[in-house]
Amino acid sequence: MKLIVLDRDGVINRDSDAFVKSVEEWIPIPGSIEAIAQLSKAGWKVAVATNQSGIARGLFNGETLEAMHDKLRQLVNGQGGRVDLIVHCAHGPDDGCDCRKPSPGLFRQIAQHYAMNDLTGIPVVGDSLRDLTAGLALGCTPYLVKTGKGERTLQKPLPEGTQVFSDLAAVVQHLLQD
Ligand SMILES: O=P(O)(O)OC[C@@H](O)[C@H]1O[C@@H](OP(=O)(O)O)[C@@H](O)[C@@H](O)[C@@H]1O
Ligand SMILES: [Mg+2]
Ligand SMILES: [Zn+2]
Repeated sequence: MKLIVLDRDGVINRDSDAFVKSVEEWIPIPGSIEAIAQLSKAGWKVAVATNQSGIARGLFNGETLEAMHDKLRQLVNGQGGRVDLIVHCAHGPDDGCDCRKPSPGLFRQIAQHYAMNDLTGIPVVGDSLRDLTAGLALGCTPYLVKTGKGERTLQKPLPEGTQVFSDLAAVVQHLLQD
């Protein structure tokens, strides 16, 4: 199955060290909406897996998060594409859940949604090490982008086989060239 798993903040939209707390603060990274639409028009299923500890921290609520995701879906639909699935972890760092990346829970949810035992060979695109670690636990192929926290992540040792691209649009261009 042509399936890809995207991190959200710092890959699809601008990230902020102060968290992305509202629809107004949710601003697409140039080229990302078009890249997602291009993938889905080429027959790919696009899933998003995102940590949203801002909910546990009381910075925003589930309704606001859903409004951000409606904005994402509408923008992609407007380009003729579709975001197929969005899963998120609303917990905080001390909640001990299994879905906060780098834990694999969100990726297990994605595999289950598509009736797959694992995600072997499925690209995971992130700006943080934890995005790649979580995906690798289910067999994903790791891609790091330099947007968001990507430049900082590049300063650390990367999982073997990680491919680095400037942004999501460059990853998509690479994936669609084959
Ligand atoms: O990149 P994804 O997973 O889509 O979302 C990351 C966000 O939930 C936030 O995650 C926080 O990490 P902590 O939750 O405080 O460790 C911080 O890194 C924030 O800057 C960032 O906006
Ligand atoms: Mg991120
Ligand atoms: Zn969680």
